[in-house]
Amino acid sequence: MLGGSSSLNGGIYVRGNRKDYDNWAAMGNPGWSFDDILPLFKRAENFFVKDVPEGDAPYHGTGGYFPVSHTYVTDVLPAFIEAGESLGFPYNKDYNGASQRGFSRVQVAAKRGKRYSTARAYLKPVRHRRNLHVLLNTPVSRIVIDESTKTAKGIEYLNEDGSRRFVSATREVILSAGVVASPQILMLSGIGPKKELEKHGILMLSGIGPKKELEKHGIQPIVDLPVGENLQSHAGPGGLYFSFTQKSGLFVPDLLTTDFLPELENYLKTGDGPLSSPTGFEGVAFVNTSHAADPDWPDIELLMGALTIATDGGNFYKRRIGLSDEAWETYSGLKYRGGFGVYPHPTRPKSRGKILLRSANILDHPIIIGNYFKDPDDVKITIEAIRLVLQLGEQPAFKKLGAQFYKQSLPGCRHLEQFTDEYWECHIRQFTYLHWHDGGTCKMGPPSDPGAVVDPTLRVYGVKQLRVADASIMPVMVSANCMAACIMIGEKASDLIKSSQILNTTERATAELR
Ligand SMILES: Cc1cc2nc3c(=O)[nH]c(=O)nc-3n(C[C@H](O)[C@H](O)[C@H](O)COP(=O)(O)OP(=O)(O)OC[C@H]3O[C@@H](n4cnc5c(N)ncnc54)[C@H](O)[C@@H]3O)c2cc1C
Repeated sequence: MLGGSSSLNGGIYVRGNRKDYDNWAAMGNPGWSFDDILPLFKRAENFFVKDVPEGDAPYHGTGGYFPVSHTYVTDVLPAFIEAGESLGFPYNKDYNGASQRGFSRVQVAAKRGKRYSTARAYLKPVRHRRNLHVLLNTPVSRIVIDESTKTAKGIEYLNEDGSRRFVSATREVILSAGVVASPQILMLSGIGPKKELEKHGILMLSGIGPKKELEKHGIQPIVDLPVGENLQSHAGPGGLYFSFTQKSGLFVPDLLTTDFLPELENYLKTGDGPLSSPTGFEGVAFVNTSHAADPDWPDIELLMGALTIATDGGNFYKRRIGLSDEAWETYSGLKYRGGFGVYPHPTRPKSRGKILLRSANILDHPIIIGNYFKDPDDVKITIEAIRLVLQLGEQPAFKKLGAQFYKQSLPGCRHLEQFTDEYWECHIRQFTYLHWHDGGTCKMGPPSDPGAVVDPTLRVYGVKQLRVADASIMPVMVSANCMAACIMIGEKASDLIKSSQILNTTERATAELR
């Protein structure tokens, strides 16, 4: 899909914490500290949010391709912020400004209520350039690498008729297929953990072959790198819902009848109203649990949606998150009722998963081993976050709306006493809500880092003319929904590519003069 996940995601724009990037730099990645990358965030951004405090203004840009604005919110947002305040958390008008901490209204990748993907923001304005060619529905099957020089020569792709075609690269190949497919493509090109490649009989240059064939030719993978390791994901519990006694929040049933028509007209005229809402997500909070080591680097994020899983009667949301009929039935008491949900997750989970090849065929989806909540610390932090969510719902601001926590136990946890730590651990594992924020599978790091796949200029170790630029390079996940960081990584990659071209041209010119 053009624009990748940014074309179908929730559109919530969060850059992350300054310390995320300072940590990347401290891990041996010069050029990636917050002070280094802030100009890139500013360059990318066209910031339309009006009421940011003066102190936050220097953190924003207005000349970039990517619009960021506030969209429609309901009466649930002020209650969320007030409830946070009554528990002692600050109201933060701009979590993308000087400080990330506190309770906030979400900023959205949108302009006048119309969502923006990276394709709309970056590709559309330059689509007529003669040096830009985009092939749709065209999977890249591998990067073609010259065996003797270990240089990326181009890519091979599958044509619509199933034939394989080759495109040569004059300068470099840039791989941006995301956290799952970038490692898959690298592995299929002979770059990855030796064992994994041998298992699938992946040959170096001639493409794909059985293990016997590999052994017969005594062929080793081109480069033995920990590709696909270090998978990190924002996982937390779903199912923390509160019902309202009155009609509050994003009341989806109204949008399913002809009452919807005035809203449609309003949206078309003003870009405002419920149709501009990023799937009901209105509030976000970055807060510390008792396990947080640094008060300025929150260890949990709470996302607040002004509807429940069943407000839409099970028509959309249930399918979107792939809930079984049995689990969904647990929430049938919330069908067509107003309410809200809070989704907590650890910002920098310690658990690590991996991506493995299913086969040597690009069309076979790779295996994702999530290992969510494998590290007990992730469970502890999440349980504390759940208790905070329950406290939030008890605050006067929510009680005024008649908020009631929906107490049904999940089918797989009914043998446990409700709301004990054991119960919540079971709930987390039964109803794991993935936020689709993943990173880390082509880790960036210095040469001394045995887990690194790319260097701090995003070049793949051991191969010339090949870089990776997407969420997979994050050495540690950002404490944020990842789209903004991915856009910044794209901006950084463009600077790195341009500066190396300038360097090459200067070197060539100097050589010619000699
Ligand atoms: C449902 C959902 C909701 C989300 N909500 C939010 C949110 O609200 N806010 C936020 O900040 N983040 C959100 N995210 C996360 C965010 O969108 C991603 O982290 C980010 O877009 C990742 O960018 P990327 O460039 O690494 O990869 P992707 O966006 O995944 O792009 C990879 C691209 O590579 C293409 N590709 C893959 N394999 C091949 C191949 N073999 N050949 C050719 N092309 C290939 C894909 O089609 C895709 O276009 C969400 C993600 C999802 C899926």
